[in-house]
Amino acid sequence: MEEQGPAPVITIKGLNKFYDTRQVLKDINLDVFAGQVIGYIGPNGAGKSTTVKVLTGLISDYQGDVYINGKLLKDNVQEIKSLIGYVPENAELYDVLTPVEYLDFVGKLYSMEEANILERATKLLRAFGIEANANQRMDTFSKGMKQKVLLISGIIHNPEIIILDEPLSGLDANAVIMVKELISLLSKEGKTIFYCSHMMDVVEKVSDRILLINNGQIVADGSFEELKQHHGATLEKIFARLTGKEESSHEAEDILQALR
Ligand SMILES: Nc1ncnc2c1ncn2[C@@H]1O[C@H](COP(=O)(O)OP(=O)(O)OP(=O)(O)O)[C@@H](O)[C@H]1O
Repeated sequence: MEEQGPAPVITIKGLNKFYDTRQVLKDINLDVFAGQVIGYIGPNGAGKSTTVKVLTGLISDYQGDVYINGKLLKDNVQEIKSLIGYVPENAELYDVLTPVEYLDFVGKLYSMEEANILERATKLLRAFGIEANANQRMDTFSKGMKQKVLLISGIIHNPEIIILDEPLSGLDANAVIMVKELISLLSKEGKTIFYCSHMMDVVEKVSDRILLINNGQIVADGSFEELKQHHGATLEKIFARLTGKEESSHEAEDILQALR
């Protein structure tokens, strides 16, 4: 009998998405396996956030099928949402709350027990170095401090799949290192990470598989080593080549000319 490989954690089949008449995702097909760290990259407007919103159940008017742990997302949205931790791009926190109040609110949305929420929130706030601000209103927080609370809110329920949309924006260099380490430790524990970013150096280091989307289509899929063999020496170069922007220096010159 032929040996069966592990079942994918995420399967996307024939995904198409239109906003009005404009198609922004074009026939996306994908299998993602447990423990993989997927770096999802692409130019502004390529369709990264839209893909992520489909995966997290925030968008449901798409064509095609998405399965999480073998279950059809459309028919099991509530159950599947508890398996996923999502840190959106540009999220709004309820910043009149303190981190402890906010995390308590989020934990309850995931049906966590009160004592468990508080214990985890305390540990995570300490790990992210903001325990001293645990009971301070977040409208006094810097961008990076808010981003840390958002990251904590995405993992507090210990989800199997963690979807991060540009999670490093506003974080200082130490916090970036910490999040990179965290991603690799979580994947070693078998968590699946789906990570959208424009920070090529970080994606290059943390991802074991990189997906490049351009104009709604996946145009490259492989490890950094594999992409390097076919398309260029650095992820920046690979990105530029496959998205048709190798001449970006001219754009900067054009802008300068326009100012003259
Ligand atoms: N709610 C919406 N209504 C109409 N069009 C939308 C909507 N959200 C996104 N779009 C369009 O869909 C396309 C894909 O957007 P998306 O936000 O998925 O891109 P992205 O790859 O995440 O971009 P970025 O890197 O800038 O965050 C863009 O052209 C965008 O203008």
